[in-house]
Amino acid sequence: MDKNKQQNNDENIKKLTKNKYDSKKEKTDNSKIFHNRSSKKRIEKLKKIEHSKKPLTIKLNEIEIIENRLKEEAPARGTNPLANSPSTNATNATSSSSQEYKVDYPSATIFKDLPLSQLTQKGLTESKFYKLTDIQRASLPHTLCGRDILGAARTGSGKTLAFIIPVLETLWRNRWSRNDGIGAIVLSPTRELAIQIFDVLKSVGKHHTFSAGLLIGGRNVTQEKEKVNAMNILIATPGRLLQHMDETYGFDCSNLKMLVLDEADRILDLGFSKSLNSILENLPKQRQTLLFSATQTKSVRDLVRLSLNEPEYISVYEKDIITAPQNLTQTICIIPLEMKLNMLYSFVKTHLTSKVIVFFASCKQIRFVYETFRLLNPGTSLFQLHGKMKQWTRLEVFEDFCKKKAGVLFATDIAARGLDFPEVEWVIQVDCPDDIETYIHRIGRTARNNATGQAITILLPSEKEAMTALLEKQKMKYEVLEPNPEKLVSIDSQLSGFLSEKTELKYLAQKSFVSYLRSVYRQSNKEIFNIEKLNIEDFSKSLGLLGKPQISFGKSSADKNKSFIVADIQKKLQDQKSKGEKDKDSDIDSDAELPEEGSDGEIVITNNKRPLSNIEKTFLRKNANVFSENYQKLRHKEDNEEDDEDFMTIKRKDHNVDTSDVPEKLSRKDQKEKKYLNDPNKLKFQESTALPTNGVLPTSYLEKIRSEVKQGDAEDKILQKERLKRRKLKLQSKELSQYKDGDEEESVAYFVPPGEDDPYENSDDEEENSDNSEDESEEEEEEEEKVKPQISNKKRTIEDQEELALSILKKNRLN
Ligand SMILES: Nc1ncnc2c1ncn2[C@@H]1O[C@H](COP(=O)(O)OP(=O)(O)OP(=O)(O)O)[C@@H](O)[C@H]1O
Repeated sequence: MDKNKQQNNDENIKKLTKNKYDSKKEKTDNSKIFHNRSSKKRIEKLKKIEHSKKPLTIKLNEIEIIENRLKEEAPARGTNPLANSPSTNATNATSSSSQEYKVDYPSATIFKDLPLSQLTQKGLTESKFYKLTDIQRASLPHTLCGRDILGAARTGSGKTLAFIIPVLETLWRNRWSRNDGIGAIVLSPTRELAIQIFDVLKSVGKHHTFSAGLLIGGRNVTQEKEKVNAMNILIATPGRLLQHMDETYGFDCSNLKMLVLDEADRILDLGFSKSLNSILENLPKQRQTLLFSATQTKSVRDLVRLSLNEPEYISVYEKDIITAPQNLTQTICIIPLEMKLNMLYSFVKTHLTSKVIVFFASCKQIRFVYETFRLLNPGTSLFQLHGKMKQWTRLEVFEDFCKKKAGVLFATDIAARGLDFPEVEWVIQVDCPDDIETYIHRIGRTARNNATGQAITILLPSEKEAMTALLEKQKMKYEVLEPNPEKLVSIDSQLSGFLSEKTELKYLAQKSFVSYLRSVYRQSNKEIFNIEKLNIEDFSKSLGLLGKPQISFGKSSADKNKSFIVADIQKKLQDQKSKGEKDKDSDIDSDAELPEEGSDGEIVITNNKRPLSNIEKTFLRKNANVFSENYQKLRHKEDNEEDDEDFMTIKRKDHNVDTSDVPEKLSRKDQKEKKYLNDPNKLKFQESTALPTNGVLPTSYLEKIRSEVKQGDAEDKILQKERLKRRKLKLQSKELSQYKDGDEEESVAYFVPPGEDDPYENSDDEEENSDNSEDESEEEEEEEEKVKPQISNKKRTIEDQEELALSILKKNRLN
């Protein structure tokens, strides 16, 4: 019967093709059939559709065969398929479909031996995935037959495919169509990781007909709301998914078949546990859940209890030991704090053709190092990636660095987990990782997927003992190096040169200094992180900062002794203040730290010279016109940004500066009044104007008044016109920015435009629509490319003061 159908179809196609070229009259008819898009291309498409209709029954058979295999060969519960040897489990003739494969699927080592749809197999082959990795071998046999799992594997071992394949297969076997709504949700801790998962899904699932959406913060939520209900698979960060659950009209997950929690430990670490609980409450209990977590903390175990049903525990680690990639060489470098930047610069200079990721403890350190290294121009591409960057910029950097063959990426731990940068040869940890998990995640950015890689971890002498003990506990193999500081390229003097020339850089250096100390102070493992053992003075100099800052802890500390120190220091400060007032104007560019207003700081940095107040500096600074305005904006922004972290601030020793001799700043209203009163051209009503005694005003006086009024009117008209013009422009630019914001990248993927190659739906109309939408989206993308820089520029100048400082630096670089 199928054969006949196929024959008819072929004949139809032949007829149509013939008609199109043979007769004018018939051509008109054809164009009706082809919705006015008759062309050779169209006919080819039709042929394709007819071809795809062919396997409809085959597909139904295919599902049946696969379901039989999944049932018959299912691995025993509680077993780890990794233990199976492929040869011993060769299928015998008893299996109903034994001719089509060589081994039972729990013993499969290549994708071809797994009971997967042809569509997935094709996607895998085209994406060049042939052999299963360990975590895939261990987990896929359980997940494919519908079991919940808790998966643990070392970083870079291929967890993404281990859950993307079951997602695609489950929906396919359920004959999922667009009308069935959301069938699977993958939750990821970070936006970058979500994007990466989305990419793998698009690549491996490209022959399926599901729609998939990326729901992550920093994108246009209104646009997402319009499309989210038409999605089958959602890749989301928890916050954004919950937002849709709360706000999107008609958002419905009641059909959900599968939930994946990737990097569950990280999701919890990032404070998403409440969101996660709310999400779980909104999902149907009858579903399959796959949970992947590199570490098995108590909160992960709680989550497992809450969300998994009879899970299989899949681990490809040695018991309780998290391992590093096999082909990774690990080196520990012991070096004093003040030599870190010299060491890093020396490394960069000697590895210009390598691809390197450098980890720092905080965003502010990265901003400083990135900017100063760019000025030093080492001869390789430099990148920065941290949480204080706009989402858009982060994505651009992520993509750019992925494409590079060589370059250095300065990153915080935002890049440590899950992100798959290809071909990274070196990982340098400039600041000691928080714990062993972070260490493993960071070094896991290199030597991925059996490639070779090198990791250098810089430790301070005070950090060495406790950190190496942790490494040994995890059976890490490493070498210890103690480089000779004399042999390193010194950049200290260049840095102080830059800082004296560029006030913005000095500001970044100060921020970098404080944020590093803050990061050390905040660590709970005091055996490794001991702020009192740091040579603060030399560290400050190594960043190019002059002067002799002192450091101590503040009032909010629980430690009474520390409070005592503060009291002591405050007394000293008072003394210094009275001394300092005598030589107030001596040196405005001394290394007295730029004052930070606000909370009771716990780090107090003092200077022998009396520093000047903010207002004083603003008036006395040589480059006041350049810096003061931007610095104020920057500070204002950062003060807001860091409300929660302001437990440590740089505070001037003479905090209560007497500003009586500083010109008072007039309020806006006062300024206006003053300007008005001093304007000779303005018409003023003077109450004291004496009237002539006879009550009649002289004509000359009246004329004078009239002409002044006329002139005033004309001026007012011009002013009013200008005001209106400005308002109009403002409105227009607001509208434009809204339009541009709404024009963000589409976070939707139709693997195959619905209807085109869909074995279940082959309506011509749908195909037509999908074609158009494809074209449109291409156009939109092009259009978007054009507006991208405008969007970011606008944001940088108006919203993002932080970027402003960097753009000033960039501008300075060009000059
Ligand atoms: N079966 C496979 N064959 C070849 N390459 C694979 C296979 N599975 C995954 N990979 C590749 O291995 C790399 C790491 O995969 P993936 O990002 O999924 O690892 P991961 O375990 O999720 O790592 P992380 O813990 O860092 O997130 C990727 O480049 C991926 O394309």
